[in-house]
Amino acid sequence: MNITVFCSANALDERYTAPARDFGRLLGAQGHTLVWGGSHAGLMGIVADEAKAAGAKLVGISVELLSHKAYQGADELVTTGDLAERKAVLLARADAVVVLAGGLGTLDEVTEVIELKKHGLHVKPIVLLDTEGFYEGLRVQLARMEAEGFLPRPLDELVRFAADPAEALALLEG
Ligand SMILES: C/C(=C\CNc1ncnc2c1ncn2[C@@H]1O[C@H](COP(=O)(O)O)[C@@H](O)[C@H]1O)CO
Repeated sequence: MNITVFCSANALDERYTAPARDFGRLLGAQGHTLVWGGSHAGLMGIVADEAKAAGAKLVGISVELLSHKAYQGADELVTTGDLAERKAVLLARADAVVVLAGGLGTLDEVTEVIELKKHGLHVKPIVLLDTEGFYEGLRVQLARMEAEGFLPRPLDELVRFAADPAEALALLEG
């Protein structure tokens, strides 16, 4: 399975790096391909390093303005013209999407793939890895949208939350 991963480009502490390492290792060990933003920065680099070491194929989707900082060692590196095109390619190349802890870039990416799924433009599984309850605030907000009629479809059909990397990968299988 081609798994697109959105996650932080920042250097974070062990609470976030440990699950990112575990996730990358499991992804590779289970024979999946990592599709990601094509950077060595922060959690992105950790997931890529671990996935590669565990045997995963790496497909990096970079963008012109960051291409000089692209990850060295990807099996395939695609350079898109702008961030909007990159988001489209990250989704197009995915069989499923997993979201690790991240900031505004990650939030932008995950809300876009959920919104596109809401409109029926794709049916790919989207799983948020809720490390340290990082996505509890988003979960509460989405649950409120569902409860108060802001969502046209059950939230469970749009996105799932996983407590650990193994559960995140298991949820992709169905
Ligand atoms: C090499 C350095 C920074 C490179 N920065 C990025 N490279 C690739 N992809 C990025 C970068 N920054 C954001 N992204 C995308 O957004 C997500 C991470 O953003 P966040 O705000 O940190 O959550 C990630 O999924 C990428 O697709 C250091 O100089």
